[in-house]
Parts: sequence; structure tokens; C-alpha cells
Amino acid sequence: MLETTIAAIGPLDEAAMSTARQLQTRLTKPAGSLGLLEELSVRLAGLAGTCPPPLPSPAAVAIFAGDHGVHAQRVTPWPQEVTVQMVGNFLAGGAVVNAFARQAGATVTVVDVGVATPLPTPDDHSPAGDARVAARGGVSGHGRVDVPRLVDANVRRGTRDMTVTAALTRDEARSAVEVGIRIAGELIDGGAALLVTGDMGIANTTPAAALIAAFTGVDAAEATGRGTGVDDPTYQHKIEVVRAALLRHTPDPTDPLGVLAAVGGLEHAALTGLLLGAAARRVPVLLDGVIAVSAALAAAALAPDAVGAMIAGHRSAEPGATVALRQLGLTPLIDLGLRLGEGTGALLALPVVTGAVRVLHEVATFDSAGVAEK
Ligand SMILES: Cc1cc2ncn([C@H]3O[C@H](COP(=O)(O)O)[C@@H](O)[C@H]3O)c2cc1C
Ligand SMILES: O=C(O)c1cccnc1
Repeated sequence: MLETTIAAIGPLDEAAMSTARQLQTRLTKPAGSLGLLEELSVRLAGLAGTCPPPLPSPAAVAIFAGDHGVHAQRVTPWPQEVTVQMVGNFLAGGAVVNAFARQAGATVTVVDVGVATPLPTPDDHSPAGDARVAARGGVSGHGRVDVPRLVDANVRRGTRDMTVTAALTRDEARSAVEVGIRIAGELIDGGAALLVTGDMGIANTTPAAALIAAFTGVDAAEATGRGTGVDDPTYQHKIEVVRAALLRHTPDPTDPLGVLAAVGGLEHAALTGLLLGAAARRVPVLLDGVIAVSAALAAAALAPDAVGAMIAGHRSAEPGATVALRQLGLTPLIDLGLRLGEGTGALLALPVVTGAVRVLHEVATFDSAGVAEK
């Protein structure tokens, strides 16, 4: 599945991009006045292979949840159980990502790709348990905006501690990537015109930093951030943890699956698959924060043309995100100092993407509107 997906990923369509560029010069506005939106509209035309490209609606957020063996190294102040508890919160509609998804009219799909704690069974009648059970079933198709959906695709109950051994076997990494490819396909088959990346996994900024260092070659200190907000001593320790993992495994960036297995996470690997799956179907994906962009580096290493389907939603406050975006050649649409993850920053950027495309659909030309040119 991974190989056929990679083989299906191709470059942007030059003819559609040139049509979009031409159209931008004829619309009733000074050329270039829509800044980054013009460039984005051209890229989306190239991805769709047609101008104007389809409006990116409806959108679907996929939140991949996983736990991390490296949590044992005290790289985050939060207990690991918060991962499964937040999964319950997503399914009950109570997280920030749910509020922003409702605002954007996007569906929410939560995918357990590597949560350590088993999710509640149908006889769990806690409020979160009830919500999770209600959300089960109907794994394919585009859900209702107000009903988050759970997909049970657990590959392993959390990764191993990457400072001791490889986080995942190669097969586990591949299985998680293929979960992401499958979810992309299901969401697109269900009608989604744009995918949004989401993540949940206590400690997951640590493997994200290791992936960014491995794929870009920057030092651990440049790739590592404070995550949920660790204090100075914990931050210094976190950098040393990332450095130790890189020294132990010396991951080879030309072997992306090997890198994901050595120092990645199950949600990072699944996000890599989501990006590849969307690119293969020529559907755009809005990247959220540092977890998403670390996965984007893996996807770009597997299939360079996959970057054509990626839109950087925002600039996360995590320094590694900026390092990764630079390597990907992507400019974030908004920069609000967010450092939450879940898909929140990407969802806030969705109206910008819609605006960029709507211009090509709706704005009059100088000719049609009878407006004089300079
Ligand atoms: C209540 C809560 C909600 C969250 N939503 C996203 N994250 C974010 O923070 C975590 C990563 O930060 P670190 O590596 O420092 O643990 C991830 O779960 C990420 O999705 C959250 C974290 C918490 C505590
Ligand atoms: O930018 C992110 O994605 C992020 C930052 C801190 C914690 N979790 C996620």
C-alpha cells in the first residue's frame, strides 16, 4: 500500500498553474495585491489539475493519538493518561480543536493509532466512555460536523523509549503509515475536499524534535522546544534526551521508514501516511504544528512531490517547526504564537485557504466588470 501510494504521487500540473497565474492578472485588483493567497491559489490549481480548483469544502480533521516510551525520561510534566483522557474529550466535543472545527464546519475523526491505555468498552458508562462508544461504528464516510468519530487502528500501545531502543520496529512504523494512508482515502471517499492534520500524544514534541533534527541535520538544541511548557532545567534535559536518541540510532534521512522507527511516534508515522495518501489523491492537506511538520519531512523524504499537496496552516511557537518549514519550502499562513497541536492552528487558517480559492471562482475580470486597467 505504501509503495503504490508513493508511485501515485506526481508533480503539480503546469498548465493549470499557468491558467491560474493568467487569471490572477485579469481579476479586478492590482496584480500581486493578494500576496501569498495568489501563490496558494496557483498551487491548488496545479494540485487539482484544473483552474479554478475546487473549493476546499467540506474539510475533515484527522487527529492521530499515540503514546511515547520516552515519556519515562521526564520530558513533559503531564501524565501519560492525559492522552486517552483527551481522546475522550475530543469525542465528547469539548477540546479546543472541536470548537475550531465547529467554527470551520469541519468533521473530526479521532484515530487511536498508538494510545497506551485501552479505550473504554461498550459497558463503560462514564460520560467520556459513552461519547466514545456513541462515536464508534461507521468508520467510512464523511461524518456529521457535530459528531466526532473514533477509529480504532491501534498498532501498538505506545512506542518504546527511544533513548534505550528503537521506538518502533520497521513493520510497526510501516503499519502506522498505512493507517494514515487508509484514513486519508476514507475521508476523501466520504467527500472531504481538504484534510487537516491533528495530533494528541503526551511527550510527542520530543520525537517530533528528533525527527526534525534527523531529517534536516540541525542540532538537537535547534530542533527542540518547550512543548506544553517545560521549565528551564527540564528543557535542557529534553535537549539532551533528543541528542542521546540521535547518537544512539544515527538515523539515516535517506531511509525515512528507518528514521520513523528509530526516533518517531505512531501518530507521527500515521500523519506521514495521511500526507502521502492525500497527495496521491491530489487533495490538499493543511499542516498544523510541530508534530505535523515533522511528519511532513518524512513524507517529503519518501515522495518529494507530496509537498505539493501541503499547506502550512500556521507557524507553531516550537522552534523545530520553523526549521522544518524552511526545509519544506513552505510559508505558514498565520502566526499567532500557538503551541497546542490537535489541529487548532491549521483549522484557524482554513478560511484563508477558502478565500484564496474563492477569488478564482467569484471575482470579476477587468473585462467582465468594465473596470479600466492602468
Ligand atoms: C491538556 C492537554 C491538551 C493538549 N492538546 C494538545 N496537546 C499537545 O501537547 C502534547 C505535547 O506536548 P509535550 O511533548 O510537552 O507533552 C501533545 O499531546 C500535543 O498534542 C495537549 C497537551 C495537554 C496537556
Ligand atoms: O505546535 C504544536 O504542534 C505543539 C506545541 C506544543 C505542544 N504540542 C503541540
